[in-house]
Amino acid sequence: MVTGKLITFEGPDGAGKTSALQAIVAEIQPQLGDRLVVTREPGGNQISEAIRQIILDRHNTAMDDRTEALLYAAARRQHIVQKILPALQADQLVLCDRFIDSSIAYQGAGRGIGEQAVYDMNQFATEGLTPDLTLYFDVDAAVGLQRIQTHRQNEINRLDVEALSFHHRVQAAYLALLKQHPERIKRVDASQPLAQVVTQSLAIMQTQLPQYFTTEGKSKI
Ligand SMILES: Nc1ncnc2c1ncn2[C@@H]1O[C@H](COP(=O)(O)OP(=O)(O)OP(=O)(O)O)[C@@H](O)[C@H]1O
Ligand SMILES: Cc1cn([C@H]2C[C@H](O)[C@@H](COP(=O)(O)O)O2)c(=O)[nH]c1=O
Repeated sequence: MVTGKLITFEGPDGAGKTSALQAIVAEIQPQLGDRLVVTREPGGNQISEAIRQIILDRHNTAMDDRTEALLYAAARRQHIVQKILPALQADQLVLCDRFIDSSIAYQGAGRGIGEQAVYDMNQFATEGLTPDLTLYFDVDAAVGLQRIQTHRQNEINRLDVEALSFHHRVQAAYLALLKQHPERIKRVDASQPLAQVVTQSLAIMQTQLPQYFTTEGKSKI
């Protein structure tokens, strides 16, 4: 039986998801302890991290768009089976940096494969597993890329170097998902300073999953 909850962090490159996630974990880890699982996509286990290396390697310029979509889905499948599902079955709270919405936005819209086609293909990988809550870190694609250029030059990957038009298609697809799934996907204003982004994210988590938090935003467990 699945009793745990899955929260995913989504947004354009450089939106600040990883920075916010780290700060959120520092805030809630003391109370949640072993009940908190923090992970990322593509990755989260040895096989999926190996697939990540292949996908993000800037030398792999010959990679076909559908091959890329399939590799993300394969990494996701292994991640779900090996890490996410066992954690949810053990009643843990899973925080995941990116999930299926990234595939819909990047491969579906960015690459132009089609959002529905990528969603359908991912159903084979996820068997319908859907996040309980998704935080969408909303920042203009150009601002996100500028942050990466300025602060993270050594970690620029094969997707980061795509044209701005690619990243604008990704952003537009995310905004469409936000409209389509208002009950699941909640907007965080990621143009704010990081401390405010973290405060807003914690407030949303507290409202949407109150069972994990006291009224002060601290975890109950
Ligand atoms: N709110 C913010 N304001 C300004 N800069 C920020 C903010 N949040 C993060 N940054 C900086 O922007 C850069 C990208 O942040 P981060 O790696 O957290 O983004 P990300 O959304 O995880 O990106 P990616 O998806 O590409 O990995 C980092 O150098 C980080 O220090
Ligand atoms: C899960 C997933 C990710 N991507 C892209 C988004 C990013 O550009 C990279 C991952 O790098 P990060 O620094 O860990 O954010 O991969 C994608 O295109 N499709 C996906 O399903």
